Amino acid sequence: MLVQFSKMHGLGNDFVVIDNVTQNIFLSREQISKLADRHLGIGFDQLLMVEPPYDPDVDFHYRIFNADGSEVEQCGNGARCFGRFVRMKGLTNKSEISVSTKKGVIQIRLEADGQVNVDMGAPILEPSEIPFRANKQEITYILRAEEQTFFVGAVSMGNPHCVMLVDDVASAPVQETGALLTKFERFPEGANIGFLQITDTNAAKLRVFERGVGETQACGTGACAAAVWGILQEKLKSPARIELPGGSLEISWQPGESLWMRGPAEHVFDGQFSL
Ligand SMILES: N[C@@H](CCC[C@H](N)C(=O)O)C(=O)O
Repeated sequence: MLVQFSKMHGLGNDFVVIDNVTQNIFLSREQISKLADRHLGIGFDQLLMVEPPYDPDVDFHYRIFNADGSEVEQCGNGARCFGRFVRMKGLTNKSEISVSTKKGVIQIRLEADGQVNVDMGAPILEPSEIPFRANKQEITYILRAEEQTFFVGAVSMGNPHCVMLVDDVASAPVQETGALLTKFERFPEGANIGFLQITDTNAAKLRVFERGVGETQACGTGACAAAVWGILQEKLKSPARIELPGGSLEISWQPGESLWMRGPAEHVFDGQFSL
């Protein structure tokens, strides 16, 4: 059987996108991780499955799988590529698209200048809902792991994020600390680990060690979580420009409201693989 796919990326965070509205594809965890292999497969950070809506109030359902084959709740760069994909493939002619994910509904707005703006919903700060083990909700938590102490924010954008401030993102120990904390026991479902350097009241640099992948060129939900934590600490103001290794995202958020993430989504090529 041949599976049709598109290769896309959002700021270098790359995806294989499969239309499961007109195809009927099931991939096991092992098949996904093989396809994600950059030497033996197609290579991607996440696999995105475009599915018909389960709910009449939304246009599509969206499933997201990390390179290790684990299914996740949310993906910011993926959401922008998802919006561009469904328009490009003629699955919709709308420019405002409502999509359910494993954790909630997002609204994708395709803008005339080619940028994609996504209403990612309100960030989740209640520890048990992130999920994060803590006695009470705080802006900054102290984590102790392998005799090291970290001062971190814990934020869910549907998926769990742990963010810490660094003086210089270029020399931050992203691999070592990312690998140490991504499966840290206080995040029972794991976490994406962000390293944030605030450079101005409206600007910051960020690198993210993603759960189930490792460091990526960009993490959309990571940028959202980092902006939220920076704003809560009154170190950043909305709209904030978050500069990732692959490029920048604009994040707009006021406490108590929905968060908007704006940035590009690129189509690279179409292809097919056999199952
Ligand atoms: N790259 C993504 C996030 C993908 C999921 C993440 N690795 C997780 O496990 O939660 C983004 O752009 O948000």
